Amino acid sequence: MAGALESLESCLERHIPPGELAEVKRILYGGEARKLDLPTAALSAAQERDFELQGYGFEAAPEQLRRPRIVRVGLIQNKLPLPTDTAVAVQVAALHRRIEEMVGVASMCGVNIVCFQEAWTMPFAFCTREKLPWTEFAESAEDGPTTKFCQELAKKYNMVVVSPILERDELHGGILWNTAVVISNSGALLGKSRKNHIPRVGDFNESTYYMEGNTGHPVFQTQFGTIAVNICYGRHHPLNWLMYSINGAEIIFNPSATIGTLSEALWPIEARNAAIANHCFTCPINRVGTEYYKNAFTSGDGGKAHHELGHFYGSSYVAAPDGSRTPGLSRTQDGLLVVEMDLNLCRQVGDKWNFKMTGRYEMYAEKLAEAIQPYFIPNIIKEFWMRSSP
Ligand SMILES: NC(=O)NCCC(=O)O
Repeated sequence: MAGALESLESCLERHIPPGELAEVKRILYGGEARKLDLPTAALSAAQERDFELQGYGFEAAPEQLRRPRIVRVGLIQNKLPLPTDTAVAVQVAALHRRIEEMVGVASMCGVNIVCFQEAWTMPFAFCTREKLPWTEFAESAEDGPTTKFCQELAKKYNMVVVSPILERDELHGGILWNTAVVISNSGALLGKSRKNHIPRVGDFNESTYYMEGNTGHPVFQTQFGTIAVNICYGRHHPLNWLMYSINGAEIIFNPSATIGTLSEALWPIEARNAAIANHCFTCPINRVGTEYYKNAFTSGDGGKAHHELGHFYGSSYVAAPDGSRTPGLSRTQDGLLVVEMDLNLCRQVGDKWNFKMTGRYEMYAEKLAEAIQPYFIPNIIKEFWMRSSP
C-alpha cells in the first residue's frame, strides 16, 4: 500500500547499524539535525490532538557585527477531517478547527511563522474537473472567512501566518487563483502571492480552474525575516526559486499537494537543491492521506475511471542553505514540524560558495531573451559531414 511506510527516516533508524547511522545521515542529510527541546505540554497536546510533533534546529557561526537572527518556523501537514461530499461550509469549519488546534501547539513551541499546505481549506479536487461544489471553496484573499480566521490566529499568537487558499478575485470578474495569503504577526494583511506555474501532468487538472499567477515573485518583510511562497508545482522550476531569492527571500515556503506515484523521488531533491543554489532556507509542505471522490473520473490514458487522485505522502521538511536538512514528517499522519534557524547562515553560506557572485546572470539574461524568440536556433556544433543532414 502506497501509504504503508511511515517515513524514510524511521526505516533508516530501524535498519542501519547504530555505528554507521551517523555517517549515513551525514552523507544523506548533511549531518544529524539538532533536536529541539520542545515543551512537555506541547508534546502531550500534540499526542492528545493526534498529530506528530518534531523539532530541529540549524545553527550559524557567531559573527562580530551582527547578532544571531533566530526564527522558528512551523510547517503543518494534515489530512481532510471529513469526507469530500460533506457540505462545503462544514468541511471548511472542520479544517479551521483542525488548524486552530495545531497552531495552538505551534505557539507553545515558540513558532514565529507558520505555513499551511496548498489549498488547505478544501479537498484537492481539481483532478475531478467538476466545477461544483469545488469552486465554492474559493474565498477573497483580502476579507474572506479564512483570511479573517488567520488574522485572529496571527494576533492571538503573535505569529506570521502563510495561508494558501483557492482565491476568488471579485474585483476582477470573480476569477479564481491559487494564492498564498501572508498575514503579519500584528494581524494585518501583508499581501498575497499567486501560484506561478500550473501543472499539466497526470490528474493535476488545475488549468481547468485557474491561470498562471500574475503577482510575480513578491517577498514579504516580516518582523522575523524576509519570506516568499513558491506554491507546489513551482518547485520544479529553478528560475522561480531564483527570482524569490533575487528579491531577497531568506525563507521560501513551498506549500504543496503531491502524490507518491508522481513525485516522491523528486521531493527530497528539489527544494533542498533550491536552498543550496539560492543560499536560503526552503520549507516544502505536503498534505497527507488519500482523498475519495463520489463521482469517478478518468485520466485520459485509456485506464479505468477512478475515485482517488493518489496518496499524498506528507514528508514535509526544511532544507538549509548549507545543504543540510531536517528529517521529514510522517508519510501518513498529520504533523507539525518546528524548525529553529539562524538567518545569518544565508549570508555566511553565500560568502562561502558565492553562487550569487558567480551566477553570470547577465549572460543567461541575454541568452534566455534570445532563446524565447521564434527565430532562435539552438547552438549545436556539428561535424562537417552532419551539416547537410536534415
Ligand atoms: N499541486 C500541484 O501543483 N501538484 C502538481 C504535482 C507536483 O508538482 O508534484
